[in-house]
Amino acid sequence: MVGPPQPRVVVGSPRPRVIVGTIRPRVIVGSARAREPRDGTPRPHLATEGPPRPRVIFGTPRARVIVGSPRPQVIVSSPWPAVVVASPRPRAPVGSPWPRVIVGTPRSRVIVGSARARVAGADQASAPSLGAPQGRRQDEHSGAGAEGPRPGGAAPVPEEGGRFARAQRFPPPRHLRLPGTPDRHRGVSWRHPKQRKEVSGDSVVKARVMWLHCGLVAPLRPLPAICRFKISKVIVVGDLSVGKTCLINRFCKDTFDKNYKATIGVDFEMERFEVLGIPFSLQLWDTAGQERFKCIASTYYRGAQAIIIVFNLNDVASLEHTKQWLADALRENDPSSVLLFLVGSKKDLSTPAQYVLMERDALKVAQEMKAEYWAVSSLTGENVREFFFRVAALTFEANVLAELEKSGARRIGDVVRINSDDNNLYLTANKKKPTCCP
Ligand SMILES: Nc1nc2c(ncn2[C@@H]2O[C@H](COP(=O)(O)OP(=O)(O)OP(=O)(O)O)[C@@H](O)[C@H]2O)c(=O)[nH]1
Repeated sequence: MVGPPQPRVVVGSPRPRVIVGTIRPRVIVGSARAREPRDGTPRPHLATEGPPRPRVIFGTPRARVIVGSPRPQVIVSSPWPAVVVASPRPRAPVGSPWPRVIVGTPRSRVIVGSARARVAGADQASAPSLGAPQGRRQDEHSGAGAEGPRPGGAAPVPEEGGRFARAQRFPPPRHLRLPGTPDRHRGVSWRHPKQRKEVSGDSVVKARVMWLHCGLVAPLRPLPAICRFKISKVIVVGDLSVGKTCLINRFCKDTFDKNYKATIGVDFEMERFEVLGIPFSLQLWDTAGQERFKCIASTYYRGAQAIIIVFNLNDVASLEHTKQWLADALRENDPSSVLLFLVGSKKDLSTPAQYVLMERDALKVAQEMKAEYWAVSSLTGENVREFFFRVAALTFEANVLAELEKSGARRIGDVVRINSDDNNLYLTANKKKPTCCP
């Protein structure tokens, strides 16, 4: 497919251009400029004429991500040996406060600009940090319109004492000036956790603005490690057509597609939460159930904090296969630290009697796996939100505990106060009495 670089060959008469033999051969067909030669000889037929072809094609492990459609697509494996990215290239962060990670290659890319966000326990409209429901903005890929007000978004209003409201979102101005910034911000000393040098005055305001654009809080003091933005990787595995993609789509997009479209390799969704005021994201990796894509999908198993094994409640074989899926996923992860969920899908299709029987078997399997069992229906939405909120809560907790273990600050008997601005989050059981008091 990829040969040594060769000189460009222009095939055919006047206009249609076929360029072959380069590292990334490009085929451009159907150009408006292609015309019949004047002498009436038929235009040479290009190999690409005929039925429409898939846009992105290849057979190498370097899956490409096409951005420009609402959902990034990874299209792998087609006989056509070219890679054509027909949509605009993903842009660098444009400064919107909705970070979104789009991954399709080992080199992940972060695109800021996604409009999706959720808050645990609240719908979008009532989410305190989101304002009105957000639509996909033009600036997400084009960068245009970045200065326009986000629908429903308010300008940043500092709270009393000069603190900005936590996780307040607003559109990024191109310049980092805040007209009419209250005087009390001037001279405030502030240092970002990653920033070594102290800044003050105008630069403080600018720095706050920048960090607010990133969806982060600009604190007066560095936030303790456990209060910083967190992210957890969750992989979803299971037999083909058990409903993994539908499950993720029901939760992330609140949609359901009754037509089966096989996942090729992996797909990826990101869902944002705010847990106890701390921004938290779930990376949901939807893997292909088809055997032929297993080798691609399994390369994405590593580093998962939770594994969701899905089976069809109406298909006993898919339940039996869950053990194999688990074994494969655990090969790439630490079994002692990963959270396991066994999810029976398509609950709407089983009768109560069938469900009782299946549930008994499923509970047995879940017990063997030490997994938490859930039964859901992506069609009706039953239990879907509850399930993912549970996943978010448990992964968040595991994340915080891991952070504490890492910092060495946690001791048995300590009480952890998470919803605090205090630097010292640990209420040590045997506190020293102040020496000044009797
Ligand atoms: N009735 C019903 N059908 C469902 C449900 N979930 C998924 N389906 C259907 O099952 C089929 C397969 O769903 P997918 O989500 O694409 O399956 P998948 O596990 O992602 O399949 P692969 O990508 O091949 O691994 C689709 O036709 C869905 O419409 C459900 O809860 N109820």
